[in-house]
This record gives sequence, C-alpha cells and structure tokens, in this order.
Amino acid sequence: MAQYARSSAVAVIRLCNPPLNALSLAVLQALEDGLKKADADPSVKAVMICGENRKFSAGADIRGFSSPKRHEGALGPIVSLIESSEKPVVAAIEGVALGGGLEVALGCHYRIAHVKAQMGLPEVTIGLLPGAEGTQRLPRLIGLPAALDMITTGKHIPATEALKLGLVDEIVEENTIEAAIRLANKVIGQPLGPRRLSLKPIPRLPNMEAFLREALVKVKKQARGCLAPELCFQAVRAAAERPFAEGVRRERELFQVLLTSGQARALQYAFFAERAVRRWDTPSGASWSSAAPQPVRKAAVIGLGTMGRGIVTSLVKANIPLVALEQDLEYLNKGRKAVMLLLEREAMKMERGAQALDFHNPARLQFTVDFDLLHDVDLVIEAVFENMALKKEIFHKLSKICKPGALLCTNTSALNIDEIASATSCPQQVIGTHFFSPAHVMRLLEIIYGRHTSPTAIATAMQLAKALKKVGVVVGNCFGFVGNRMMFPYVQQAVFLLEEGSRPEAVDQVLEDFGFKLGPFRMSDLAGLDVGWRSRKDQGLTGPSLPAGTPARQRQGQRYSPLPDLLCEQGRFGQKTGKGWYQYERAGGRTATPDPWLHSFLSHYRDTHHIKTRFIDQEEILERCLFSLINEGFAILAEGIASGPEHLDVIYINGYGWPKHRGGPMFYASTVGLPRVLAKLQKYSEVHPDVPGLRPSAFLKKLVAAGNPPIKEWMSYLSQQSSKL
Ligand SMILES: CC/C=C\C/C=C/C(=O)SCCNC(=O)CCNC(=O)[C@H](O)C(C)(C)COP(=O)(O)OP(=O)(O)OC[C@H]1O[C@@H](n2cnc3c(N)ncnc32)[C@H](O)[C@@H]1OP(=O)(O)O
Repeated sequence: MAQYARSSAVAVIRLCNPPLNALSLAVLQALEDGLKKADADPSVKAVMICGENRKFSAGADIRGFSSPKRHEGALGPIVSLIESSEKPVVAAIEGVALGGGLEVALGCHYRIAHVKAQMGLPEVTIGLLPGAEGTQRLPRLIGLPAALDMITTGKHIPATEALKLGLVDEIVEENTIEAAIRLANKVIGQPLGPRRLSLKPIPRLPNMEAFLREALVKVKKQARGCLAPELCFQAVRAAAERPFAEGVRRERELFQVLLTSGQARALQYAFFAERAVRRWDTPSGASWSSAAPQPVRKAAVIGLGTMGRGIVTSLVKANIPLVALEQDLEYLNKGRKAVMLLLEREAMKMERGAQALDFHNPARLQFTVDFDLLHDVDLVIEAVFENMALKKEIFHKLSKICKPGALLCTNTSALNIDEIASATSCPQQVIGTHFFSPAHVMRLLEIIYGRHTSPTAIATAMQLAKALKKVGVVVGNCFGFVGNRMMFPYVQQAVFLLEEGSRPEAVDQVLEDFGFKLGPFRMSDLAGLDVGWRSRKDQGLTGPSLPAGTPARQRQGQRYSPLPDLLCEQGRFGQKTGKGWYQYERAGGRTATPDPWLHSFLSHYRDTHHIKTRFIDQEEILERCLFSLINEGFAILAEGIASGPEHLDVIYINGYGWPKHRGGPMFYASTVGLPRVLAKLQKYSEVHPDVPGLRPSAFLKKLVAAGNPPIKEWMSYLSQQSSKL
C-alpha cells in the first residue's frame, strides 16, 4: 500500500494502490507509518513521496465515502504530519495529483512535477470539497482567485500552468523521481518555516470583499442547484477571513454537510456509472472483454447539415483523417464554409492553435461529392436527413463502394438500425451512432447495435467514442433507442399538462428548478418543433395520411395531443422561426418570452375540446413528467435494451441535461423510493387510463414487490425472471 525505501539520506515513500494510487485507509496507514519511520531514523535527512506506476495519486478512494469504514477524517492529520516534519519532504508528482493526492503534495515542503502531470482538486465534481485542509493551504500558496477557481470548478491543470501559478516549484521533462531526490538532498538543513503553507498569510487583494461578493454570484449561477460549489466557496472564504486552524474547522463542518447531503452520493454514483458503461455487453453474449476494436485510420462523414458539421469537427479534433461528402456542390460549399468556421473557433479555444488541428490540409480533411472517394475509409458516419428511404439508398451504395470490413454508422435518433442494415450486404458492419447536437460539444454518443451487428463493430464504435472524448453507451435497437424513447412520455405529459390548464413557462420552471438545463418546452423550441412533426407525419399520427374521421385527441384508442402539430401548422417551429411554445426577439433568437398569443390559443383550444381547466401544482407537474420518463426506463431495462440502470443515467446526464447532482433518472427513482414512484404512477394512471406512459411497468412492480432493493441489485431480479422462463 506504500513502499518505504532509501536513497542514501533520503527516505522514499511510494504510494501503491493500482491503477491510480487512490488513498484508501490502508494506503493512508502505510503513509503515516512511513513518515513516522523516517522521522525516527536519524540517518534519514529528507523524505520524498511519490506514486507507483508514474502516478502520484488520484485522491481519496471515492468508494470509501459510502463505506461503513469511512476514511474522510484520516487524511487531514496526515497532511499536517507531513507539514510539521522537521525533515524536508518533497513531492514527486507524476501522472496525476488530484484531490487528496494534491492535498498530500500541499503538505510537502517542496513540489516537483513531470511536465505531463495534471493537478487539481476535483472533489466538487463528486459533491465534496477538499476536506484534508486543501481549501486552506491552496489559497495561501497560489492566491485566492486561482485557488477559488480550481476548487469551485474542480478543473485539472497541466504542470506548465501549475508552475506559472506557483503550485509547483519546478517541472522536469525526464526522471521526476531522480530530480526530486536531488532536490531533497539540496534542501537538507534549510529552514522549513517559510515552506509550511499553514503558516503563510493569504496574499491580499486590493478589494477582497468585492472580489468575494462577485465570485459568489458567479459560483451560484454555475452551480444550478448543486451544493458543493457554494460550500467550496465558503470554505475558501474561511481561509481568507480566519486563522488557519479556524479555517480547517470550518472546512470540516462544511465537508460533513456535503458528505451527508445526498448530492455527494448521487455524483459519486454518476462517476462510477460513467466508468461502468465502458464495460458493455449485449444479451447475445458480446462483450467488451472479448471484442477487439478495428483501427480507424481514415473516416468519412456523409451529409453536412447541422449534425454532420459537428461530427466532422469532432473527428478533426480527434486527429482522424476525413472525407466529408455532400450530395451536390451547392450543399458541399455551404457545408464546407460552416465546418471551417466551426473548426476556426475550436482551434482558437484549443491551446495548440489552428495549425495543430491541420484542417486546411486536404490529406487530413477532404470535401467531395464523389462517393467513390469512400473506397478506402475504415469507417463512415452517415448524417443525412432522418428519412428511411434515403438512408437505405445510401447504405446500399456504401456496401458496394466501401472496402470489406469498413464500419458503416448511421447517425439516427430513432430509426430502425436493422432496416437500414437490410439495404447492405454486410449488416454485421452496420451500427447506430446517435450524436447529440451540437455534436462537437455534447459528450454523449448512443451506440446502437442491430440484430446482426458484430462485437467488433460495437468495440470499434466504443473506441471511436473514446477517441472523440465522448461517453459511449451501448444500447439495443428500438424506436427512439434509450434517450428519445424515455423522452417521449416526458414531453407527452408536458403537453397534456398544457391541455389540462398549465402553461409552458410554468412546466419549464418546475423542471428547471429541479435542475434540468432547459424545461421541455424551451428544449423543443431549441431543437425545432418541425423535427417531431415530420416524424409524427411519417408515423401517420398527423398530416395527410391520417384517416379521415380520426378523433382529434385520440390515436389507436390512446390519448393524443395535437397541440404541437397545430403550432407547426401555424409555422411556429421554435427558435428558428422566432415563435414556438414561446416568442423570441427574431427568427433565430434565443431569448424566450411567454407569448400571450399562445395563452389565448390554449384557452381557445380547451374551449373547443370542452376541456375543463384546473390549477396544476408543481408536484403534479414534476411527478407526471419525471415518473413517466422513469417508468419507460424500467420497461427498457426489462426488454434488455440497456444492460443496467447506469446506462440510462449516463445517457440522461450527458445527452439530455439531467442534473448530475441527482444522479440520473433511475438513481433519482431509487432515492425517491420505488414504492412511492409506483404509487404515484398508479394514482395518475387511474385518472388518465388512456395514457400508457403512466401505466406502471411490470418490472417496477416486481422490484417494489421484492422490497425496493438497492439500485445495484435491480438487474438481478430480471435474470431471476428469465431463468424461470
Ligand atoms: C480522506 C480525505 C477526505 C477528503 C479529501 C479528499 C477527497 C478526495 O480526494 S475525493 C477524490 C478526488 N479525486 C478525483 O475525483 C479523481 C477521480 N478520478 C478521475 O477523475 C479519473 O480516474 C482520472 C482523471 C484520474 C483518470 O482517468 P482515466 O485515465 O480515464 O481512468 P479511469 O477514470 O477509468 O480510472 C481507472 C480506475 O480507477 C478508478 N478510480 C480513479 N480514481 C479513483 C478514486 N479517487 N477512488 C477510487 N477509484 C478511483 C476508476 O473508477 C477506474 O476503475 P473502474 O473502471 O473499476 O471504475
């Protein structure tokens, strides 16, 4: 857990807990033992702390925060012990020094880092604060503004920036350990007082009060309901306003508040969920552990509309040579211009600058209308209009032109992957890659396997997600896949609530207060109401193919709301037309304001259809929208479309703006309690028997009958069911 060795007068303590030397109780104990041994040995004149496998430490073992043997009180005293050592202690930072790992380094008298090392205090991202005196030491070392920024955002900073901030004393390009031992030998006998951060004053700012006031406003705005950033702020403020020991006491109090808040548990669940979905499997037995990805040396994107442009940008940023194809020169030139603009912007944001992206080099990014240029690519992403016939035509062409083994991906948000694959002679190479808009920004990549998709194809798509710095989530093939399928009942409830008496701004407010970035109506206006309208027309739910005499508010015996169709018929497509569920300052405007026209339109609609208006409270809005979404999640799990609740949660956090501090919809259901979710669905379903989305799923009922087991056990109840069949 920590090795103790000697390099002449320097004691070397190496933290060992692969892969990232997380500070478990055992590691902390071994570190303390090592420090005491070095202290007791008169032949030891200095100490060097480093990590096994060229990684300093990724911080406290996150699993420890929810284990009965909690370790949160253990690290602070060890950091103090390091600092108070009468022998100089040098931290040799390689790989990562994060959270408690960086706090250990802050206790050391000197810090030396490898040029490629990353440092940070990311506790805020898992709902905590740097509770081992980090909120008190860091501002004393690098000043209040930089410390506040690091602690409230949790960002990782590269060693070069750490050097500029004064966080490390030196960076090295070669052997960090040797350099640290040299430094340790050099500083033997030098006074340690000035190196003890707890004794240093915080560098004063000209107007500390004003700085703190403005910083708090910024932190609150960014936090949107998440507690940790504000409590991190308060801990840092204590550093600015109180002596060290008092600041430490305040830090501990705030840490306890966070630890028991529920948000920390949700965020830590989300941390591990994101890692768990990398270990994908399918009901047919394909799995990450046995499937190997194919290399992607060259790719192609077909279609340079909004999605295609973002996808091209993403691939160029990942340094993958690319052919971008459009149907004709007019579309190609328009698409090329837009892509170049996006890439210029991205290059400006990136540290390495435009040249490193190399997008002006035709060998790296080629625009064409010639399908034959796709003959040597390893992977194609089709991102054309959401139209089955068009997609099938393209895939038929691709299976003739592309080299054997090339992966054929379709960017679709709902269409049947098997039907698209049926147009090819190689259905095993066809896979869905559902990007989210804007595709170069959004982290989620929903990866959909069809009946014939090979394990290699899934592994390659997952590898692609990683190369694009996205979170790939593997799911099965059904209408809307996971994300949109769960979204349908949610949006449907939102619209039904308008019919019954609510307003878009009231519904949005409730869901935004819950933590969504955008409520359902603001989100629909942003995405464009015409997208769903087109899909409903294709499904025969509205438009010319709707049989004459179909009741306005019913389809196949189920409740249907024509409200979104009626808005589209009025040309109200959302932001793009300046009017939708809200009005905007102009077509393409982004500032939504409640629209009196819409309010009177709703009143008139209710009158026409003899709907009695009633006041709908916040609880009902929240429950009907969220519980119907969650209910669909249980159906998805039962059907084997996703292999665990984490998949649904990762999709919702990364693709649909679900508040991460609530852990995703399925985790949220587990915190509400499944019996309550079931009871509420039963209640609403009784009032609205013609709404299938409110009818509790059999799997939810089964889990409740089984006594509301913890989320990590849910899936075992499904396998029990199938083994009985
Ligand atoms: C006791 C003291 C009290 C309070 C103060 C201290 C608090 C803390 O230190 S809280 C922890 C702060 N640290 C972090 O939040 C860092 C978490 N880790 C990461 O962000 C990433 O792992 C990484 C950027 C360091 C590396 O990313 P990557 O290369 O993609 O590797 P993985 O994320 O896949 O990680 C590999 C493997 O390690 C597990 N892991 C990583 N960090 C921790 C950790 N701190 N505790 C426990 N486990 C950790 C990670 O889950 C992966 O394992 P699995 O695939 O099995 O999940």
